[in-house]
Amino acid sequence: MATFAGRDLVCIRGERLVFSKLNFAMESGGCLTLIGHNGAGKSSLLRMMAGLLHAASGDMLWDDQVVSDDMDEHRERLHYVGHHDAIKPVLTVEENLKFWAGLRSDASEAQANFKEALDIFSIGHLIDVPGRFLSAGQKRRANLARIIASKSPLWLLDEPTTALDKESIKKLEDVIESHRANGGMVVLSTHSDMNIKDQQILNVSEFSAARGHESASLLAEGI
Ligand SMILES: Nc1ncnc2c1ncn2[C@@H]1O[C@H](COP(=O)(O)OP(=O)(O)OP(=O)(O)O)[C@@H](O)[C@H]1O
Repeated sequence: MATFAGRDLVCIRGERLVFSKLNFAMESGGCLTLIGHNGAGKSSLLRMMAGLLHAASGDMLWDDQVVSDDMDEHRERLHYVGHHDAIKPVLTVEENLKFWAGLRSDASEAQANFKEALDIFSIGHLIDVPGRFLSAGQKRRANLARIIASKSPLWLLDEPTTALDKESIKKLEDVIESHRANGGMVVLSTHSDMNIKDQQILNVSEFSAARGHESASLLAEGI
């Protein structure tokens, strides 16, 4: 059973204190859903979890080990799907997904994962289409298909339902449920209700600083 936790996390962006003393804890099979007002820091927290943004202070822990001690190992265990599509515009859907599928698997496993990703997100008919010609929703589906094409225990999904139709949202919910049933963890941010069982809700607004003036003093304290 793996565990993932954040301890007293402080986020400063630009000169502004976004949130402070934020804690979370989850384990294999868990889903942590981030909610909060625009600008509360949901995307920032996900980027921190992905190792793309440094915490001004505090630690993140995987199995009680500080993740920043070995960021390469941490990145190996996660998939981050952010606002910006990772789909390469000049590559076809097939080339994009095969790239991801080949990253962490041998050839036969990669081929099976690639097929599974196409099926689950219903993008088999788009395999020859270059990324630049996909609609917003198709691009989102192809981007989410990465989480199936290349297996990893921790999924970090920033507003994953954006641009998805109802059917695709249902598929995503099913994929999340089966990932969790296999011991995976999911952290996602959302402004809309998703049908997810036994989720932990973290309201980032509760840690956010409508106290922008505090950032200067925190910086002065070396945080
Ligand atoms: N690159 C950046 N440089 C400086 N400040 C930033 C940067 N990116 C975000 N911010 C600020 O950090 C704060 C938190 O932004 P973030 O995107 O994490 O919020 P959010 O909760 O995800 O918002 P939303 O619900 O609108 O997506 C905001 O005040 C935003 O203006």
